[in-house]
Amino acid sequence: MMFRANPSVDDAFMPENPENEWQPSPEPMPAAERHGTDAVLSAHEIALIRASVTVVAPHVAELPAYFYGVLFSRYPHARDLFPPEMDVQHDRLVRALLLIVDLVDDPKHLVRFCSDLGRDHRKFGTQSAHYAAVGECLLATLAHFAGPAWTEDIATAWTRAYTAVAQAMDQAAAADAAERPAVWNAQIVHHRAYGPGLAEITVRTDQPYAYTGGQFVSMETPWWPKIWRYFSPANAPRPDGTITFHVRAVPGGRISNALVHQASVGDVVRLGLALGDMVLDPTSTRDVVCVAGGTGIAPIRALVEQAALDGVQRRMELFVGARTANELHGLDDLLHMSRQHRWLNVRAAVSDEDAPAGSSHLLRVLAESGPWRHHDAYLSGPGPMMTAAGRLLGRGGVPLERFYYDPFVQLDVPDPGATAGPGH
Ligand SMILES: NC(=O)C1=CN([C@@H]2O[C@H](COP(=O)(O)OP(=O)(O)OC[C@H]3O[C@@H](n4cnc5c(N)ncnc54)[C@H](O)[C@@H]3O)[C@@H](O)[C@H]2O)C=CC1
Repeated sequence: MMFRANPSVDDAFMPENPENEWQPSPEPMPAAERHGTDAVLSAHEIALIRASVTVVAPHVAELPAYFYGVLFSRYPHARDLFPPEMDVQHDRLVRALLLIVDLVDDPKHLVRFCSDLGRDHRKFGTQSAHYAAVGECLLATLAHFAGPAWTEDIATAWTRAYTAVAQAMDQAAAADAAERPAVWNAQIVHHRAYGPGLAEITVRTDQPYAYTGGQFVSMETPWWPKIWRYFSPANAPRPDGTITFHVRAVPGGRISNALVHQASVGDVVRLGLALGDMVLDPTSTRDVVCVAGGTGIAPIRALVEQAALDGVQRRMELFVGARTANELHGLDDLLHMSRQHRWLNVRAAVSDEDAPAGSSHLLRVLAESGPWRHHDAYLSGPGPMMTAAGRLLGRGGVPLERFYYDPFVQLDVPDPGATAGPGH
């Protein structure tokens, strides 16, 4: 999922990531209207929920351990659903709590978020009965830390909010289960290092795997069971069903290091369903500017392939950056495609080595090009790069609702009306 104008539902994924890997979505909980039913929270209930979060905020560091302590003591079997190491899980819970405060008055995005979250939770083995247990323990946790500030009205507001979320998740998961598996086994058919700590990994799934170029996929490895990370396919769906990923082994990153240094052809990973909205909007006819850095080139490359497959004729301007020329992985394919398709133009920049003639810093090239004010903008790469590119394009006149990016970064795009200058 990506964000557009609003702090979308996708904020619940990991916006900050200590491992610099993509991580699974957190537990649900925001308040939302149910699918066409009566569970809209009142303004008073929203205020109560937000006030209660303010009260528990000083205890935010202790909250996850308490919650899971309650959950595992009341429902010991729930422990089997989680990985042995609970550190990631702790982060997810806190983030989800903070998310509630942001999104509690945005039913449209919340329903969508909950539905995606419910579908995505199928890979954890989540069952309907688990939702009630989690809700009960969540409320017990909030009540514990709120102390005397916890009232019956607050408990009612949280119960209604949580019930709505759980129902939306559960309904979406049930509908999804009727259509496809919860997980796909995917055998590694190709594994190639293309730089220090970098690998291109191609898998083939045991059953057809539907996705659109630009989306991301959660992956579990045999070395770290129950820990899932997100990676983006670097290709649009292929006739032979193979999917290629670009992985950088980051310091302390368990999954990324296993994938780069341990995995080999024949190993089997598991994939959850594809998620994300960083796909070409079929209703838009605007030209497209894409900025990609490092392994973030993967979904952009897939997006371009998808456009070619679908016969999209919108002009696409790609700006691709990496530390070294070697790490501009996939650039050759993109350049090849740009020779085949008149609508595609690719510019590359290298930041950490003597740049080949014509190259320079990615964002300088972007700034010198344009204007971009009539384009849709797709960003993928390290957070600071995306933030800088977002600011640059925002100042150049691209409004926030025309930015497409995965939900791991918060963009801070300036108001184009206030700052747009001629030519940008
Ligand atoms: N592996 C995957 O499937 C995907 C990964 N990502 C994300 O992409 C990122 C890629 O990380 P790395 O490969 O380590 O990238 P990196 O750290 O090697 O950076 C790549 C390039 O981005 C540009 N850049 C970096 N910081 C910048 C800044 N502050 N201002 C302007 N330009 C800047 C530079 O050209 C740099 O060489 C990670 O955060 C990852 O989560 C995103 C989508 C898919």
